[in-house]
Amino acid sequence: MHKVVFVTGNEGKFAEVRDILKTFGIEVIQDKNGYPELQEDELEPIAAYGAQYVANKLKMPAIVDDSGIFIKALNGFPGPYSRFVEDRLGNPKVLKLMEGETDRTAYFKTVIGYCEPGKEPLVFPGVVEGKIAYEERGTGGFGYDPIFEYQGITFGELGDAEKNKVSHRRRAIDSFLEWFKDKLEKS
Ligand SMILES: O=c1[nH]c(=O)c2ncn([C@@H]3O[C@H](COP(=O)(O)OP(=O)(O)OP(=O)(O)O)[C@@H](O)[C@H]3O)c2[nH]1
Ligand SMILES: [Mg+2]
Repeated sequence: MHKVVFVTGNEGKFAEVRDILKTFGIEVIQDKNGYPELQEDELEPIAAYGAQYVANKLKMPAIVDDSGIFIKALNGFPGPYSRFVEDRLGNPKVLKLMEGETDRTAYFKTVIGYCEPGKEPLVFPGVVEGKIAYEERGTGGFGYDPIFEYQGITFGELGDAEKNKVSHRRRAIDSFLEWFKDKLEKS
């Protein structure tokens, strides 16, 4: 079985990536030691730098996942600052910021960064479009899931298996696998 190290402190991300890659015969090992996260307006350079850093540190191929929620009425906020905003404000205060906003359009984005020691990093983005709900709904998932509606149902209501079929993270992993499968076939 193929093994990949995934550097993340986020158990929700880890469980999703582990479950998705398991169905493709890839075992995911969590490393919780973190990496320096650049402060950038885009997720791609953060994931690229992080993947390169961890691959060289661990001396083995590794992936990282940098994600965020981008809310149109807030000009893309919190985007790359989603972790900070989750910790400092949380969903109730994000909903307060959205009071009176009729355009609820938002998207979730994940960028998977992959790198091998001594090589250049690769990035694989995935996006899912949805809407910011008017209240938190559902207890599944993590983070912003209870306020993110996909086709009228929040990710918190959807359940892990269903979220993993349509999520930003699933789409990023699919794009990573599209590239990675050639490697698997050769090894
Ligand atoms: O509702 C959600 N559904 C998701 O599918 C999802 N994926 C990420 N997030 C949140 O967005 C921020 C990313 O920050 P982030 O990429 O730096 O991750 P993190 O700091 O939690 O872990 P690490 O991987 O960096 O160790 C964090 O607040 C995450 O909780 C999500 N929220
Ligand atoms: Mg982080």
